[in-house]
Amino acid sequence: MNNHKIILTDVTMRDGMHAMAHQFSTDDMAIIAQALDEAGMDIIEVTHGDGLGGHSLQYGLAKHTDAEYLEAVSSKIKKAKLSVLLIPGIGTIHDLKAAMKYGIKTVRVCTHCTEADVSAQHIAFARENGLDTVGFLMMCHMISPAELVKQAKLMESYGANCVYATDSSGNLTPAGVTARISALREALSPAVQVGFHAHENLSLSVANSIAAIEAGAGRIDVSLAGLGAGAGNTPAEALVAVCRKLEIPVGADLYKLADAADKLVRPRMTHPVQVDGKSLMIGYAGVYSSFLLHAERAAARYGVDTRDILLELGRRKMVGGQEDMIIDVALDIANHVR
Ligand SMILES: C[C@H](O)CC(=O)C(=O)O
Ligand SMILES: [Mn+2]
Repeated sequence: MNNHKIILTDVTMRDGMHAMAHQFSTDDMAIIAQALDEAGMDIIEVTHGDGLGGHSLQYGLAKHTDAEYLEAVSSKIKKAKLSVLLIPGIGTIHDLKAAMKYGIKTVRVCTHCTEADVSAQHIAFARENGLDTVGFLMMCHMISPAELVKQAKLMESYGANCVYATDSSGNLTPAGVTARISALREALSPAVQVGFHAHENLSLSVANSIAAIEAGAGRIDVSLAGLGAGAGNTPAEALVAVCRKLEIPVGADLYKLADAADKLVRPRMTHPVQVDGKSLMIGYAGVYSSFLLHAERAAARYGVDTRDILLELGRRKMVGGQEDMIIDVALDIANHVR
């Protein structure tokens, strides 16, 4: 484990947007961003849940545009770095240039774990333009540590100064996290940081984040009250409390995070973000966490069980970007054609 301060990236207003069906208002974001900044959060990510350009029928319509969200939070952030997520193909370099007008300092270029090659231009552009440039390899439980290393090396070669193992479905156990993070830490240049993004679907987000830190991760994603897709992300306030117990250096203030989680985020939740029968199936079957609300809607529409849809999506190895397949699966189940 390194003794450097762990950099925390808050995703309440990005991954949390999935859980809110992308309906945070600009006022909600401004208030939460200010509280996070005052609590000493290192990096604050905003946008649609699927990143820049995510606002669409396929991924869900947001209440406001990316530009409106960025404008609302940028004046509230004094110390933290403002970050956006960009999935090449959903967002474009043009979208990134537009976001840069709002003073973003970090971009996380996000691909499925076997498709790092589609991030070459976006990562190179971000790095050339002086951004803290992070490669974000989603659904990393689907490939071995050695395969993940190959993809991470590609992102490093394009210019990423940090590469994340992203457990999008919350399917990994601590041993799986340790194997992936230590393989990345060993293979990447010491100048390139390793990060980890967890989901709570198997109730392991804090344990997995600690395993990642112990294996050499220097950046960890968190969210207030765990707000995020599926059963949510690593709760910021819980991770900071555990880090304090373990004497792992983190910058953020425990009371301020806990107050923001309790007073600002929980009251805004439209449903409890928790490990229940459905989100548990996501982790268990290895399904993309942001499929949860889409699957619930399809289940209600076609009169089938959400859990059956999720298990079938896992069996078919559907990944982010294949949201339209959720309807196909629901119809197949309804018509008994599985
Ligand atoms: C676009 C996704 O929501 C990115 C992410 O947070 C994940 O894969 O997990
Ligand atoms: Mn996520």
